[in-house]
Amino acid sequence: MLGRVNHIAIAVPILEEAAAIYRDTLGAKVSAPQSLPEHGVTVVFVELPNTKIELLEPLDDLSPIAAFLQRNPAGGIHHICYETPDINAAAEKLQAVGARVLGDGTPKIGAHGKPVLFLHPKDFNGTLIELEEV
Ligand SMILES: CC[C@H](C(=O)O)C(=O)SCCNC(=O)CCNC(=O)[C@H](O)C(C)(C)COP(=O)(O)OP(=O)(O)OC[C@H]1O[C@@H](n2cnc3c(N)ncnc32)[C@H](O)[C@@H]1OP(=O)(O)O
Ligand SMILES: [Co+2]
Repeated sequence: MLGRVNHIAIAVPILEEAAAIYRDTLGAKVSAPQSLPEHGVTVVFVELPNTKIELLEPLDDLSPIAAFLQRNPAGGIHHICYETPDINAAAEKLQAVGARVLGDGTPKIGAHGKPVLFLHPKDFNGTLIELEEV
């Protein structure tokens, strides 16, 4: 079911400040911001040799990451995204063993234009997991 780590996401209060740390202090290549209204966030990707860091800022108070940032005002690691070859088969298999697929259980299109799903953190050692079909 699981392929490569596609990205590790960090929720941040101010995206431009966080992007500048990775670009200027850490010398990394950082993409331009992408607003994703259907996901309630604006994101940038930090390109690394073996994976990416996704920096996430809430679009508004209704964002799914708003409560996370209220709990963690300075920001923090938000989710891990694993690649999977067949996201619907993965969802079916996970639901069959009682794992919670968030939302209505059908994949949405993520920041890379690929289908994504999220799995409840309480079912995976307190870690929010995103699956991206690649
Ligand atoms: C898809 C576009 C882009 C991409 O990569 O392509 C993205 O990644 S967009 C990312 C933003 N979208 C999402 O995160 C969608 C999925 N997330 C959610 O639906 C919510 O964030 C949810 C349900 C995971 C958490 O909702 P909320 O923060 O409102 O809190 P709850 O009270 O419902 O939380 C229940 C329980 O889980 C703990 N929690 C919450 N978030 C996380 C987290 N990121 N990591 C670990 N644990 C988390 C929270 O503390 C609660 O625990 P409790 O012990 O009951 O207090
Ligand atoms: Co993500």
